[in-house]
Amino acid sequence: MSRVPPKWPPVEVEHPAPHPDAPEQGTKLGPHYAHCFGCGDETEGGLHLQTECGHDATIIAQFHVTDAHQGAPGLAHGGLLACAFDEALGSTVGQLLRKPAVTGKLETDFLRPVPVGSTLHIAGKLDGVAGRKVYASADGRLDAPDGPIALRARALFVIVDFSHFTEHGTADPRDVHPDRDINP
Ligand SMILES: CCCCC/C=C\C/C=C\C/C=C\C/C=C\CCCC(=O)SCCNC(=O)CCNC(=O)[C@H](O)C(C)(C)COP(=O)(O)OP(=O)(O)OC[C@H]1O[C@@H](n2cnc3c(N)ncnc32)[C@H](O)[C@@H]1OP(=O)(O)O
Repeated sequence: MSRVPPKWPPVEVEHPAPHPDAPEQGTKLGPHYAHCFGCGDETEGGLHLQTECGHDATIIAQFHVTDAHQGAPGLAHGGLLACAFDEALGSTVGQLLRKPAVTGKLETDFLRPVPVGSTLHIAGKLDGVAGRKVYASADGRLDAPDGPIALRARALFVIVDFSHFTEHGTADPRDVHPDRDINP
């Protein structure tokens, strides 16, 4: 099987300049929603991703793999690893562009097994914008920011109105305000 990835981004894109209000390098980013499975601090068994702003318009996320995240004995579940990338890439898009967006497509290459007890260092970046479509990608390295790459992911996010979360979910319209730092 060829591992040559298809053209990325798949369409002509504009260079995505970070929003002037995007957080500065080194800023620690708390959960965007306390009950988010990816980053929330009120989700028992969640991924509890810790994110911060990296250099050169990147978002850095750390995912510590515990027994709760196993697929095979002692190894992380692939779907949860994909979830960690969804979260890290969603944060990359939301934090750098300061617009609410949802995942339209997520592709993940699993290159190495990820053992329980390891920490995945995920670095997400914006690759291009075409209208409401935002393309982003990330590498996940084992146990150090310069460790071996265990996963790679590419995603399409689609910018949505805040009403997406009130009409389709249970977000309270009173909490959904453009001045608030939320992506429910
Ligand atoms: C101060 C302001 C602050 C603002 C907020 C700021 C910050 C927030 C901060 C941080 C956020 C932090 C973290 C976020 C963390 C995690 C993120 C997790 C995200 C998720 O986990 S979220 C759940 C899973 N996600 C869904 O639940 C989506 C379900 N889905 C839909 O809701 C619709 O499907 C939707 C909306 C995607 C599109 O629907 P729609 O009707 O609006 O638009 P449409 O269909 O026209 O698509 C528009 C263009 O995208 C192309 N397109 C769409 N999908 C495609 C695909 N799969 N492949 C190829 N192209 C695709 C079309 O082809 C078209 O392209 P074109 O424009 O070229 O025609």
